[in-house]
Amino acid sequence: MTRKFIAAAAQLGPIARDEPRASAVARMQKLLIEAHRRGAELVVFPELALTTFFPRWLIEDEAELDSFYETEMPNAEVQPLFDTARELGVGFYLGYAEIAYENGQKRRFNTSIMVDKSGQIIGKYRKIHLPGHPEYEDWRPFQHLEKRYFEHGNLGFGVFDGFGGKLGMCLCNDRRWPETFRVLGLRGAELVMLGYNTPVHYPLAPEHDHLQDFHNHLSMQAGAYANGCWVIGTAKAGREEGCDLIGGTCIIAPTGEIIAKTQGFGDELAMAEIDLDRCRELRENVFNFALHREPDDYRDICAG
Ligand SMILES: CSCC[C@@H](NC(N)=O)C(=O)O
Repeated sequence: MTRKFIAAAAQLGPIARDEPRASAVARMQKLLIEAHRRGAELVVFPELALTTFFPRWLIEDEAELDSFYETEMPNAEVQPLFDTARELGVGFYLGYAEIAYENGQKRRFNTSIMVDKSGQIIGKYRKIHLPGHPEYEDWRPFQHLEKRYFEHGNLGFGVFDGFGGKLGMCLCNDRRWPETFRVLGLRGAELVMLGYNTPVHYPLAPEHDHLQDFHNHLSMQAGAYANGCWVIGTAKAGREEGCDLIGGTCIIAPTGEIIAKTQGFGDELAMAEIDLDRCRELRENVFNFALHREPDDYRDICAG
C-alpha cells in the first residue's frame, strides 16, 4: 500500500487584535481550497491560528482574555472551516487557545488538533514547553505571557493513527527541545506537525535576533533527521500589531532536508508530497532505535 499524499503548510500573515474569527477562518478556507486544488490531502495551519498572538499584552479583564479562547471545537465560528475541509476531503492541523472545564476547574491551554478527511477530530495536543514569563515586565517592548495565560499541557506527546501512518503534534517552542521529537519518534511518529508564532526580536538575547530563522530551521531539521520523521512547520508571520514574526514555513523530509518553503510573510502555501515510507531510510539505518540507542546512558535527561 502506498503511503504517499500531498501536504500543505498553510502560513498565515498577521492577524489583527480586532480581526474577527470569521475573517481568520475565511482566510484559512481560501488557503485550504487552493491547497486542495493543488492536490493536498492534509493542511497544517499555525499556532493560535484563530486570533492575534495575544500573549504579547497584559490583559487583566477576564472577559476580554476569554474572548481569545475557544470553549468548544468546532464552534459556530470555526465550523465553516470544518465544513469546507470535509466537503473537499482534506484533513488539517489547527492551533488555538482552549478553555476547558476539568474537575470543576476552568483551565487554559495552548492547543492543537488533528482533523481527518471526514472532519473528525482524531488527535489533540496541549503545549508542554510554554515560553515567556508569568508577570508583566515593563522593560520589554512587548510581553510574552504564555506562562500566565496557559497551563502546562496535560495530554503528553500523543501519536495518532491517520493518513495511513502515525502522526504527532507539537507547538512552537516545543520544537526547540530535542526531547519533543525524540518522545514522538519513540512512539513511532512518522510525521510531526507544528505551528509557531516566533518574534524576530528576543528581548532576553537581542544579539540572537539575526539567528531566529536559522534556529527555527535548525531545530526542526534536527528533529526530523534524528528521528527519521517528516516535519511540517507553519508560521504565523509578518508584522502583527507592530511585532515582527518570522516566516520560514516549511516541509522537511526525514533526511532533514527542507523540500518546500514559503517565500514571504503573508498567507501562503508550501506544498510537497509526503512519502511516509521514506522514514525507513533513517529508522532502519543510522537511527534504528532498537539497534543503536543507549538509554542506560541517557538517564540524566529524565531527572527532574
Ligand atoms: C524563546 S521564546 C521565543 C518565542 C516562542 N514562541 C512561542 N509561541 O512559543 C518560540 O519558541 O518561537
